[in-house]
Amino acid sequence: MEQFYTIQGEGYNTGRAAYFVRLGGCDVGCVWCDVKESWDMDAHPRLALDAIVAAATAHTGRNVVVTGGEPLMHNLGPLTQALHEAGCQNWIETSGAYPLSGEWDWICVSPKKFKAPLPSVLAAAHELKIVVFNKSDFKWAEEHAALVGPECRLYLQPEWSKSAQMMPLIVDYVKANPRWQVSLQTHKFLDIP
Ligand SMILES: C[S@@+](CC[C@H](N)C(=O)[O-])C[C@H]1O[C@@H](n2cnc3c(N)ncnc32)[C@H](O)[C@@H]1O
Ligand SMILES: Nc1nc2[nH]cc(C(=O)O)c2c(=O)[nH]1
Ligand code: SF4
Ligand SMILES: [Mg+2]
Repeated sequence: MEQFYTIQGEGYNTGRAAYFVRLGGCDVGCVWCDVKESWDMDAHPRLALDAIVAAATAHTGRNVVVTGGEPLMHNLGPLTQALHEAGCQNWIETSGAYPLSGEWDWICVSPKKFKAPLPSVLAAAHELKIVVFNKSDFKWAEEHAALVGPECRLYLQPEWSKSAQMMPLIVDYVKANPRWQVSLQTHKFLDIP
């Protein structure tokens, strides 16, 4: 759907330069999704693998974030293999609703109530990033934290439009439950892609 070189705004790798490859197609249906224009897979042009890899490596940085849409609706083996051969570090942003494909150096799973994540994807996560839209999401966060591995980092990220209401609750929760960390969508504050 789009590609851009920017700063990873969210989660563990916040602040690091990364080339974003946003793939079209998602049927998870989050009511608050901030890229609804990505949902229709057929609404976006198909690019050749070589062209994506060439664009991703036309910068000094070598971190590539594959996102969407829901990137795991595609077989990501060939793309990630080619990115690795070109010397890239491959990071993914996924809801976990589809089976894992591809070669990954960092897996961020952000599970959704609208379509449950697969246990196999949760087990492979380096980072669990829960979007907090209302109070019930804390209990839901703990239910998913029980399904990730012991080394997985745990993040609570306010849903953008509910940030003013949810942020005080998130702060209290992280103070009481310090294995969780706050994640903010810093690129939106910075007004960068
Ligand atoms: C647009 S999604 C694309 C990747 C994948 N479909 C997913 O949901 O993880 C990228 C990240 O943005 C988060 N996100 C989407 N809309 C958001 C919103 N309104 N507020 C906060 N985070 C949001 C998602 O939870 C996910 O972690
Ligand atoms: N800067 C920046 N960081 C991000 N981290 C995850 C994003 C996404 O939409 O997947 C995203 C994004 O869209 N922009
Ligand atoms: S899974 Fe990701 S891309 Fe799909 S609707 Fe939810 S936030 Fe948007
Ligand atoms: Mg985004």
